[in-house]
Amino acid sequence: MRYISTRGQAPAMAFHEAMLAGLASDGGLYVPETVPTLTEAEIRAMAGLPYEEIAFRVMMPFLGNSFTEEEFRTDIATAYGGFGHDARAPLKQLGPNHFLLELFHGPTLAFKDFAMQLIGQLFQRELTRRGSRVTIVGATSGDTGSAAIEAFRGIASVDVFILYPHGRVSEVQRRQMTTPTEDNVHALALHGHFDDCQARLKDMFNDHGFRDGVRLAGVNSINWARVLAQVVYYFSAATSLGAPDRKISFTVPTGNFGDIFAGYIARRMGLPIDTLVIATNQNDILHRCLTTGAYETDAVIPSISPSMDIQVSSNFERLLFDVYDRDGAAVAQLMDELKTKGGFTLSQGALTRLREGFASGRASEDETSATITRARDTMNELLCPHSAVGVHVAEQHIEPGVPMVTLATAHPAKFPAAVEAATGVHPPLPPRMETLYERPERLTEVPNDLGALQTLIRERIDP
Ligand SMILES: Cc1ncc(COP(=O)(O)O)c(C=O)c1O
Ligand SMILES: N[C@@H](CCOP(=O)(O)O)C(=O)O
Repeated sequence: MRYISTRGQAPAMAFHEAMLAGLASDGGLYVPETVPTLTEAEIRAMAGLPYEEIAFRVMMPFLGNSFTEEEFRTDIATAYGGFGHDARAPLKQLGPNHFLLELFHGPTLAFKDFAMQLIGQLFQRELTRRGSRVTIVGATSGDTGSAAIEAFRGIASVDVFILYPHGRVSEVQRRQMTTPTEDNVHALALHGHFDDCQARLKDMFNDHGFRDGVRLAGVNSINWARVLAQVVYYFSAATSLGAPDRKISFTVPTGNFGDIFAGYIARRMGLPIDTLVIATNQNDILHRCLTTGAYETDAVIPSISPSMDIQVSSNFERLLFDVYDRDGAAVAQLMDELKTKGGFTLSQGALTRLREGFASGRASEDETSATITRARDTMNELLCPHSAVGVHVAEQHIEPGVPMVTLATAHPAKFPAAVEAATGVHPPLPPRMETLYERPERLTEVPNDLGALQTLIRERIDP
């Protein structure tokens, strides 16, 4: 099993190498050379199995010889052992044909824990084997950062630097990043928005001297291992609703396109997913792109679903690679236009292929709030604003006979202000996080400046 870059110029790599590399050296993203498939019988046999067993069966074919079966089983067990729900990703029925997939029972209360807890184990195993260390730099609009810090804090072979947009994450998200006391954790509040954080991170990867000098690694969903771990819950949800003997649709609150791309991979593996619905907030570049064929960046508008306040949706590049028949040069050209002109227009063929597998919708701020209120009043469900964006859009795409699963990507207690404003209910944090508001915070404000960031990182890892 080899991984190739979406821009066609970087060397192919094994799973563990692509995992440690993060971004490919040509600026592209790693994808599997071929996607392994599962038979109907193999998929059917997953129904009712423990989440960890499904995780093993779905992911192992992607690993090649990078880890043994025994090592991988051990790491899966450790990763999900600390989740606050036995099912790990339970399904709840919201309506006659509509289900909510709760992905917020991990340690930091968002879907990111599914991948981050696992790659924390895999990084540790691989770095111990090599006797080396890495500097992880991550960009976050709030949830990736807290999940990464939770997964890597205190690990001797790793320093973890998280860039988050100053003043644009919720207080719970910020405190999850700024209150850990371990010396290897560095929360950096960048003066800018999430796209700036992500752009500076990519700049660091594309500066090969810096990259090699600090042994840079990335745990954003530019890292293939992140996407892979998110494929699993599409299988667990779909098989519990009758797949492969019936089709299932999914609606995914979307920003960086990692989570929904995982659903796309599940479909390519053989899971009968009917429609994958991209749900955006008012930062709706993906919805506009599907509607018009033009991918055009705009100013990021702060919303009540801040983790989706994203314009440059990094994993979209992985899908472009496929809809452009895996032509790395074509993708490199589009990415160049994005950088120099702020956008590009899809060819008619690419747009047609895109629309074959995906639908899209957007929720305004008012629609998001109204959905939180209505879910509380009529479905007895407290939704976080991101999940509410999903539910609002899903309701417009439910078709008779095809169950719709909306991904609930975060716990309502991570966004108490929006939830309380819509429902009058203050969602409490789970007991293990009760002292979050009392713990001292540790953060460094940083400018949106590559050189300054690189200097700070070098000084911190080599004082
Ligand atoms: C709570 C929440 N929902 C949805 C998203 C969007 O997911 P993705 O970036 O994988 O599209 C994010 C951020 O990634 C998030 O933190
Ligand atoms: N919404 C994300 C943004 C980063 O996404 P990633 O999946 O690429 O890591 C966040 O919460 O940080």
